Amino acid sequence: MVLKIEHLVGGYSQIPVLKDINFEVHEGELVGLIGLNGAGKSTTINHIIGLLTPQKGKITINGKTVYQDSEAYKKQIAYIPELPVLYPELTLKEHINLTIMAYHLDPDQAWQRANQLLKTFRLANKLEWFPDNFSKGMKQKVMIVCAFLTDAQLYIIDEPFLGLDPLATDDLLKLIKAQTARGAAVLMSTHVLDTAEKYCDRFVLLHDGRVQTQGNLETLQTQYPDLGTSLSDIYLGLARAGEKDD
Ligand SMILES: Nc1ncnc2c1ncn2[C@@H]1O[C@H](COP(=O)(O)OP(=O)(O)OP(=O)(O)O)[C@@H](O)[C@H]1O
Repeated sequence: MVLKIEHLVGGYSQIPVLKDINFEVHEGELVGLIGLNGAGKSTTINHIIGLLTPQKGKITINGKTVYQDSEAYKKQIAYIPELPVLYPELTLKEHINLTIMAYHLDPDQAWQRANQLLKTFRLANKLEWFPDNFSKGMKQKVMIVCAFLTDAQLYIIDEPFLGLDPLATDDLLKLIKAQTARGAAVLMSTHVLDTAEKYCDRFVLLHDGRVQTQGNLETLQTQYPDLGTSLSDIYLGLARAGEKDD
């Protein structure tokens, strides 16, 4: 198992946003993290990447917590945030070199991979440009190129589809598939439920800082036989029921 979250209570202040979160992402799996706005998806991700400290509970990647060896823990993760984080003073080429240095990659091999990725995402002629001036989707592609340069064990992708054109979305899904095929684990938060249904192996549905349910589509269909058969139907049924309870 790559990622294990046990009894996580956490958030930004003393009042927890996350209340006893438990789930796992195994080798070779793509798991969809699904939930309404404010459900706690990004907060969960911020805990996994070590930006937030749990108030209670434990997060391990391949059995290690961030507190045992912060650098080794973080090197196992490649993270694509919802909003691209770029350095205004660095060119695209410099962003790639920075990733190579941060992950201690072999520069020749990494540049070979980078050139393929740049071609796929139609950025090959923009190496000397400053990504800070790119369009929203192009900035996201820079984050994707840098993340997929690494040999991470765990990819965390926060809402990737909203800024990407259909071609780039398809290319990203192919990249994710290639990574799970080599045994990497992928956790992806998304609101695009038809794509999630088609590509994810399992789903973790968050509601109000708790795991409302989790499992593959078949498990969810069996658990909620009255809500419909698609992920979208089941999720909408649960979300509306959750709203009434609040
Ligand atoms: N930096 C922050 N400081 C304090 N509270 C925050 C902060 N970021 C998020 N929150 C709160 O944490 C809760 C969960 O937010 P989070 O961003 O994790 O939701 P989300 O599921 O990712 O939503 P979305 O689908 O809108 O991205 C919300 O109530 C939000 O107001």
